[in-house]
Amino acid sequence: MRTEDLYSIYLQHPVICTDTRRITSGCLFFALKGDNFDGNIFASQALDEGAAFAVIDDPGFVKNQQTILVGNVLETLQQLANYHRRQLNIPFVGITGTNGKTTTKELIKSVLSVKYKTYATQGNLNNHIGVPLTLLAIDRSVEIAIVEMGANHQKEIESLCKIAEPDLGLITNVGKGHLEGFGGFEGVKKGKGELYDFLKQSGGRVFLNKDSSHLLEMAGQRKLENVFYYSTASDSDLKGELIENDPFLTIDWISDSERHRIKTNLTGPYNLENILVAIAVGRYFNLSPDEINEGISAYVPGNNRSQITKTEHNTLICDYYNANPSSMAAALDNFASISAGKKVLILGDMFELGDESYDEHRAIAEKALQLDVDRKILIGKAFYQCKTEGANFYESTDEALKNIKSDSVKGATVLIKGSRGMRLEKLAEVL
Ligand SMILES: CC(=O)N[C@H]1[C@@H](OP(=O)(O)OP(=O)(O)OC[C@H]2O[C@@H](n3ccc(=O)[nH]c3=O)[C@H](O)[C@@H]2O)O[C@H](CO)[C@@H](O)[C@@H]1O[C@H](C)C(=O)N[C@@H](C)C(=O)N[C@H](CCC(=O)N[C@@H](CCC[C@@H](N)C(=O)O)C(=O)O)C(=O)O
Ligand SMILES: Nc1ncnc2c1ncn2[C@@H]1O[C@H](COP(=O)(O)OP(=O)(O)OP(=O)(O)O)[C@@H](O)[C@H]1O
Ligand SMILES: C[C@@H](N)C(=O)N[C@H](C)C(=O)O
Repeated sequence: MRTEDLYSIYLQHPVICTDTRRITSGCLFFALKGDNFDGNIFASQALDEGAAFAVIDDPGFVKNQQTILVGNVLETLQQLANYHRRQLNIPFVGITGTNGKTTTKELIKSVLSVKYKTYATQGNLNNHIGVPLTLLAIDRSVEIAIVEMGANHQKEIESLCKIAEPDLGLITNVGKGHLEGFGGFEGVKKGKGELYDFLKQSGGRVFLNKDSSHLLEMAGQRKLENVFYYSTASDSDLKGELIENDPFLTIDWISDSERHRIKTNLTGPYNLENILVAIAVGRYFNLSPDEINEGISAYVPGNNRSQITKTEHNTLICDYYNANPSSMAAALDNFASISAGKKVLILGDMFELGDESYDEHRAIAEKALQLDVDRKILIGKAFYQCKTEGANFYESTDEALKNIKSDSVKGATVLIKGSRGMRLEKLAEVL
């Protein structure tokens, strides 16, 4: 079926489902293949449960007129998403980077929503499936779209850019994340730089953090011209200053020689750059300083991304949505700087670091051991290989859980950070 014809069907049924566990009546079911299942086998069930059509790529599962047979379901989904994107005459903001994509995306959404009907990626549906689903969820009432693009290997951002075709974009930062798939830090710069390549070619605007020598170098290599600079230095289009971090950030921002102050719900100086670029995008779309401040103050982080939670016994900084050497180092610096009577540090392994895993875990363990905190707990097989005096090391989260249950933590500010797969939320439940 031609993309135009499938698009006519989509316009009648503009809700996409990829999972029979979440079918909605009248949706278009796309039968994707994954690590565990071949979606084709669910096509018939999807139709029985109310899907209007099922898009499949295995002729063995054709059922009736409601099954649409294509060559490759994933590619069809991506082509349909790009076709839809091209019908939408609105600005698309693309976001990638090692750390802070989701936070930045939510901050930009919060700012732009003060003035415009804004649609942004839900959660972090940011990959080869998530980006098409994001685009196909944008309806005609939307005035600005924000698309988060994630990657763990080369050419992924290039491919997502071809689907989403952003008009403006930013790389939050480049750091030591997903080193295994990218092939080291230089590989991260190359892979994330694919967004700059796209915007250079299309003439799109780049928002660039001038404090990052890596991003400046990447922009210089590509001779980017259409750039809005933000940073903590004066020679930028937008300057930011950190006023307080106790534990929430208060910042000043200076633009057009005017100074504005905002109290935020975010902790950690690393969030300054996330906030600044949201202000920069707000300025670009002509929001007033009051509108921008309203949007920034309204954003409260969730989903264990530097989320501050008070329990009966402790104050927790829940930061176990993900972890890599760059975000770990930033979290440790922040923990060192905040004032608290008693501090407990709990770190879990960082995943997807490949050959650099041992060295990176050792470097973070050494940094942690130097911190002036009351108790240090390092968890996971990789940290365990760095076992030394000065901290408690456990091979698994369950072993650490037993220890914390028998020797409880009370009256402390506790930083808990590690990769998603470490399931550190189990510890938060007993703290
Ligand atoms: C393909 C798919 O969508 N899978 C989702 C599914 O997984 P499950 O294990 O159940 O099965 P399969 O994948 O094998 O299933 C194939 C299809 O069959 C459907 N199905 C299955 C059972 C059933 O009873 N009925 C069915 O219809 C099934 O839905 C499939 O369509 O369910 C899981 C639980 O809900 C989902 O987690 C799984 O989703 C996968 C992981 C996915 O890619 N989802 C995207 C929409 C997405 O954007 N997910 C984001 C996470 C993105 C991410 O990790 N980003 C990285 C960077 C990108 C790296 C990239 N190279 C990559 O590999 O992804 C980052 O660091 O940010 C999210 O969920 O938050
Ligand atoms: N600018 C930053 N610099 C360093 N670390 C950051 C920055 N912003 C956020 N982080 C860290 O990264 C964690 C995850 O934040 P966020 O979800 O916004 O990142 P992400 O890039 O979207 O991650 P993912 O790709 O896994 O979705 C935060 O809880 C915090 O520890
Ligand atoms: C959760 C996923 N987006 C991610 O960032 N994974 C890394 C490896 C992590 O969990 O730290």
